[in-house]
Amino acid sequence: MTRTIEPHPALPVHHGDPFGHEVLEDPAAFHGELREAGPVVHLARYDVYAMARYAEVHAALRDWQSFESGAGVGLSNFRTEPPWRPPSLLLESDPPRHDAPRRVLSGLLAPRALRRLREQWRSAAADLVDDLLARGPEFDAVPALAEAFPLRVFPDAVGIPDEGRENLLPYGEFLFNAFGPHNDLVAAGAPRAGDLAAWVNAQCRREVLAEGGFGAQIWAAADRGEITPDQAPLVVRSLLSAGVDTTVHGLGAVLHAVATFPEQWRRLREQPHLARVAFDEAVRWASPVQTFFRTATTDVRVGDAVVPAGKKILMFLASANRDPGRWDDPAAFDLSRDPSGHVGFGFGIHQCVGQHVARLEAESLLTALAERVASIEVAGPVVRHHNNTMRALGSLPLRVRPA
Ligand code: HEM
Ligand SMILES: CCOc1cccc(C(=O)O)c1
Repeated sequence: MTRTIEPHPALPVHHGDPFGHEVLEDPAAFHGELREAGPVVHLARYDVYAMARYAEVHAALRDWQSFESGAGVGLSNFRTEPPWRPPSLLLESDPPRHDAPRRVLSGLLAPRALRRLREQWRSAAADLVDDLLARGPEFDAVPALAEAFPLRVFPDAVGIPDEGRENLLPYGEFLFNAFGPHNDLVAAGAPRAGDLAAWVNAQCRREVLAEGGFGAQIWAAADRGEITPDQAPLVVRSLLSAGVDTTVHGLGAVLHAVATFPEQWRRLREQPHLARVAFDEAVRWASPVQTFFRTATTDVRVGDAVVPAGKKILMFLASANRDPGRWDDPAAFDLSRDPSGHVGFGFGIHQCVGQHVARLEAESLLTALAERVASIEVAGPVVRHHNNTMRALGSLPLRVRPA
């Protein structure tokens, strides 16, 4: 007998669409309405439960037993709808299945494991910035830097062949749209999804992965019995799925931030060691990954309301990162702030396993720019690019004055 659970009477209801273009263009007002409405709000349009305050988002991220990932971290519930691709062994798994793949990637992507890449990535960033500045002081930073730098260093670090790398961005674009509802954004990407997924899967095979890359190291972990040979290609797929579009939009965010707050760029040039803080503050300020879902494993009490078992919870990471109950002057990009505790990389057992890769990419690019550029300013309209999950820029025209 199926129980028809009506939303709890203590639960406020919102009828807006977090995946509609109005909110995707500028989500701040919608986030404010959700934070003010209560600790959890029923989004009637999708029959899901929204958390937009820092305290509840942080608590839900910690409590993986009540708020599981194994039914998918998008709107679709894997228990009732077949996933469009085999579920991730990290993102879309809970312990114990999550444990070994996570342990393998944590080791490969730890700061000490990335030291071997520092010099190479620093020099790649310097070359990219030198070539760009040689062409003049005005450019669109999205293709010229935010997209160009990750694509210059990360596919090589994974060890995939050169052929077809142009598929990485559109694959990620579709993947992050697919965490949302089947709206126009998903429909636009659907025709190519099968081919893009097939290309990505082919890059995860042992025989195509270059020796010494992250991909080959994952297969070596399978040889050591740390994961099974069946799991190895899926763990490689996690890198190709999560490791490109995220850093593109993370770099776009930090470049947008320093151009919008020029006094922070001056501070970064005076104190280059602030490059890492600048990136984390930009991840808090912009939240390149805006939202993720969880699924209630029981009737879960939140405040004086109850989220029924089996229902999806939409965690607004971006709203938590700008919650005035947690952050002073949250809309300011401020390098004197300590951004630690932000949930832009998530929190708890699923906290971003690639965060150190992202930080190294950002530190490499920001250091190269800080050494060569005295000032950065926005030189034209900043155009947003809408995606169901990511905060992204379509165009960021900048003008720089060389140091
Ligand atoms: C600015 C860049 C990035 C941002 C904002 C970001 C954000 C996130 C967030 C919010 C989560 C948590 C998901 C959840 O709780 O359901 C996550 C998990 C993950 N990220 Fe990142 N990420 C970034 C870069 C990367 C990179 C470069 C890689 C790979 C090298 C990566 C690989 C992953 C993987 C595999 C997971 C799943 C971890 C698990 O479930 O145990 N991410 N990321
Ligand atoms: C950035 C959040 O982490 C992700 C995103 C998309 C796919 C995966 C995966 O593990 O396949 C992980």
